[in-house]
Amino acid sequence: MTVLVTGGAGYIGSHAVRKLIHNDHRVVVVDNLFRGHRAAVHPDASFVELDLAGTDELSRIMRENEVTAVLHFAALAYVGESVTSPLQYYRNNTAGTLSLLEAMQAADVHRLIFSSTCATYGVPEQLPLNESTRQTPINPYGWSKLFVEQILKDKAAADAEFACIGLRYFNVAGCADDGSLGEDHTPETHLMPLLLQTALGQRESITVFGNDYPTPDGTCIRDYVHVDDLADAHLLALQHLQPGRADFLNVGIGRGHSVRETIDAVIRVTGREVPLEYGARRPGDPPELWANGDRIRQEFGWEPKFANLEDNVATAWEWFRRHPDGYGTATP
Ligand SMILES: NC(=O)c1ccc[n+]([C@@H]2O[C@H](COP(=O)([O-])OP(=O)(O)OC[C@H]3O[C@@H](n4cnc5c(N)ncnc54)[C@H](O)[C@@H]3O)[C@@H](O)[C@H]2O)c1
Ligand SMILES: O=c1ccn([C@@H]2O[C@H](COP(=O)(O)OP(=O)(O)O[C@H]3O[C@H](CO)[C@H](O)[C@H](O)[C@H]3O)[C@@H](O)[C@H]2O)c(=O)[nH]1
Repeated sequence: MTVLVTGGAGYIGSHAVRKLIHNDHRVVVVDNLFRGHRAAVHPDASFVELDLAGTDELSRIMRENEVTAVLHFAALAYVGESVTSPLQYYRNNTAGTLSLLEAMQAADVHRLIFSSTCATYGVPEQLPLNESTRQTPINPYGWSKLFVEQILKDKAAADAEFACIGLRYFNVAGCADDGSLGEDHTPETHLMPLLLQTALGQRESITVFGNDYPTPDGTCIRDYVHVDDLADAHLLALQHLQPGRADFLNVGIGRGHSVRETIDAVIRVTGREVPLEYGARRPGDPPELWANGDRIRQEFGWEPKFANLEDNVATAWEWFRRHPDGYGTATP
């Protein structure tokens, strides 16, 4: 298969590219490098620096490379930023995906795996979240992805050849198990990398956003899925596409950990101090999100290898320790 990977220079996309290459697929990465790194792209993949808005160029790349499927990771993905810059999120994530779909149509490419998110659920009515839990996002990031889900359903209803699976990731964490790839965002807003940078002494302390939530220790609860397990889910999804259908599946380990528990796991794995202070709640944060992941297990046979939070943290610690400046430098 020749797979076009949008956002393949980013955190999750680069891990998926590596898996695709290891499974003998040809890969073309398209990324505008706004938040990605050229150094994160596997050397055996082709790379084109391009924005999703370039419909005609995208279509030409698909035709020239005889692309058979698209993995679509490219998006802006910070909840807080989406609250302050909503138009940027709708333009990039929603309109950007429309452009990609038009390019696929023009190039006769019908197979798509889309990166959706548990942020489409908002504050859930029930836990764990299953795929039919009502989706009412509480921030523009979640809406920008939910609008795309609707577009994909409408496209599949209108086009008997179009085959799509949207994976609703929970919180993605960890780094490649061989230390070859990591997580390097500027700015960094995600809990796990911030904790590891604090353990390294690069940050003075971590601010816990709220300890007055209705959870056992008052801090938010999330479901941390390992990036390599998530990459496996994409390869399985490619094998389960069905023409005329757009299906949506949760990808999480099915267990929640509070921010406080996550900090403790980082302290245990690193053996370092992680000074913390409690701050205000962050706008757009639901108190508790964790998955019912039965469908992906039953339908794809997907099983996470990193169901234990400390094992997950250990892979990330390995990369952060060896790459204190991210993709900028490496120490042996
Ligand atoms: N990280 C998570 O916990 C998480 C959870 C749920 C869903 N997701 C989704 O997974 C996908 C990947 O997330 P990530 O954490 O790897 O983010 P990331 O920022 O590391 O990667 C996104 C990549 O897309 C590129 N990009 C963004 N907009 C683009 C555009 N218009 N044209 C071309 N390239 C563009 C960026 O340069 C970057 O390399 C996103 O769609 C995100 O919404 C992430
Ligand atoms: O400095 C920090 C950073 C985060 N947090 C807390 O840690 C938890 C995790 O926060 P992240 O920013 O790491 O991730 P989110 O929970 O905001 O994840 C959301 O954004 C992701 C993309 O960035 C995914 O789309 C995911 O599905 C969506 O729920 C949240 O409770 C947050 O309040 C802190 O307490 N302090």
